[in-house]
Amino acid sequence: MSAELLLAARGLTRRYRGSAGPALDGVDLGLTAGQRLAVVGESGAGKSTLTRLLLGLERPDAGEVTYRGRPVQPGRPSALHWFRRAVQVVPQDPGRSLNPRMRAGQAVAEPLRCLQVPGDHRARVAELLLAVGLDPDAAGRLPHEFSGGQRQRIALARALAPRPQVLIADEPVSALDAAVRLQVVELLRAVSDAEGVALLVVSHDLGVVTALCSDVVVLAGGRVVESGPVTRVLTDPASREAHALVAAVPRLVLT
Ligand SMILES: Nc1ncnc2c1ncn2[C@@H]1O[C@H](COP(=O)(O)OP(=O)(O)OP(=O)(O)O)[C@@H](O)[C@H]1O
Repeated sequence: MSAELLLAARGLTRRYRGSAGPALDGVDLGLTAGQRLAVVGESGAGKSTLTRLLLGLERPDAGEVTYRGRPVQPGRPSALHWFRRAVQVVPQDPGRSLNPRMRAGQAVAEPLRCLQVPGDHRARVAELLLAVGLDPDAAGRLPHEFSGGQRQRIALARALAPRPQVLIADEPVSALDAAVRLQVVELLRAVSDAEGVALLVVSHDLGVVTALCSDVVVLAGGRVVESGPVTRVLTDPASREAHALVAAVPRLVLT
């Protein structure tokens, strides 16, 4: 039996005023339950535009995003509560995304409150802090009292709070020191396994892509130029663009 299709894009096209060509041009993409899919491409390929459209933060000029077949249309925030419960974001830089005056426990509880998730929020926060490897007393501390890697753990706990089925992570470890990148990648993989959460990961770092994802989509000039299993695309790329990305990382170790 094939896995259920969760998040899907059909013919996504986005043109910005004043730009010579479209930032995205007819992109099709599907993320199934529990799948870990990477989106790669050189700078300007359209990766961030694609994530904004997939998150319902921007309206496409053509095409549509659906979640379990239901259209995701930007509009009033409350009209998208159903979608925000199902699809959450892991930020690029938790140093910037976390409110400096909000204690970690409040930050993790905030999506539960805003999305009106029923249940004991205090207990859920304690459970989440434990799941991401933080001490229970972390709840009472402010963001500046944590290291960068610990802040990314808080951001991950916050994203996991409403029990989403999909996490979208745009460069989730690029703001971290090399030493903690691997730990956060391992944690993302572990929580995705443990909770059965699908991941859509945008990354320049093919090491991160290899460690985290099973499938990859290569974007170039706003189009999908190649897609397939990570092990195949990164060892035997069919497109010129994927070849160029792999050639730029001469000592990539594939596992
Ligand atoms: N708000 C905007 N207004 C105008 N042009 C934009 C806007 N956002 C993106 N673009 C343009 O759309 C194209 C795709 O940009 P996008 O940021 O999606 O690429 P990217 O692959 O995420 O790049 P990077 O890896 O550098 O973040 C680029 O040509 C960019 O200049």
